[in-house]
Amino acid sequence: MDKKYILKQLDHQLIASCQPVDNGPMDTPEAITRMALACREGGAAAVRIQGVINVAEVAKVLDIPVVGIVKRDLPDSEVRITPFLEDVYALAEAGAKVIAYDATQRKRPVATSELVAAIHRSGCIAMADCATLEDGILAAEMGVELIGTTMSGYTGGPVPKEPDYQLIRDLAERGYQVVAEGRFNQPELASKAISEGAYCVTVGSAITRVEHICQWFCDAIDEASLIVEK
Ligand SMILES: CC(=O)N[C@H](C=O)[C@@H](O)[C@H](O)[C@H](O)COP(=O)(O)O
Repeated sequence: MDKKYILKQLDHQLIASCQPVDNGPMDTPEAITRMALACREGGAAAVRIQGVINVAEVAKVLDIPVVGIVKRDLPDSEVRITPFLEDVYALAEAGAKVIAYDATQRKRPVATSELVAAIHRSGCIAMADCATLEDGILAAEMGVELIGTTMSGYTGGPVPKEPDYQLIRDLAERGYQVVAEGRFNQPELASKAISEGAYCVTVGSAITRVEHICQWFCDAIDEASLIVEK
């Protein structure tokens, strides 16, 4: 599969992020593989998978591209998504076609330019998980093919409820292939992302984090109960 073909496959499509709640009941390679297969059945054009073992398991059985990441908790950096060159090489070896990395300009162990070069050397497409327009511009200047809004709202302060449509618009205006990602918890929010210029949309929690979805319903019911009981 060449890069152009893979990028074309993502054009105005859904990427399903299959990242269960850490250490929860669904956090096994088998459950993640089944989620990925189910998402494919539902029409997802690609899946986003965390962890080298999970990527290898999913890539073995799935005929759509895998966006691979490795998440790490580092002692001296807030950067979590694919911080090391070894992560890039291991993801490529495991079968990821796209490799996403944290593209924020925070203190980090390896420069983003080195990560991008390693992703491209491995024959993969790079995806920059950005928080700001500046992150996106920097990544695009490095030749990164997919510019994601993934980190918007997650680099300090309270996490907003809504997705960041302004960032989608700002990035799309520059002609970038924008992956709208982060808090697209309803189909209408995802379709608005496309209307605002996104190339494709990644949805995670609302599709594959059962605990979160369940909690949303429980909270809504609790709220209604308080009103009814008044
Ligand atoms: C900020 C960060 O670390 N985001 C992570 C990136 O892989 C995941 O935890 C998110 O689930 C993913 O981006 C999809 O977003 P949402 O689950 O909101 O649909």
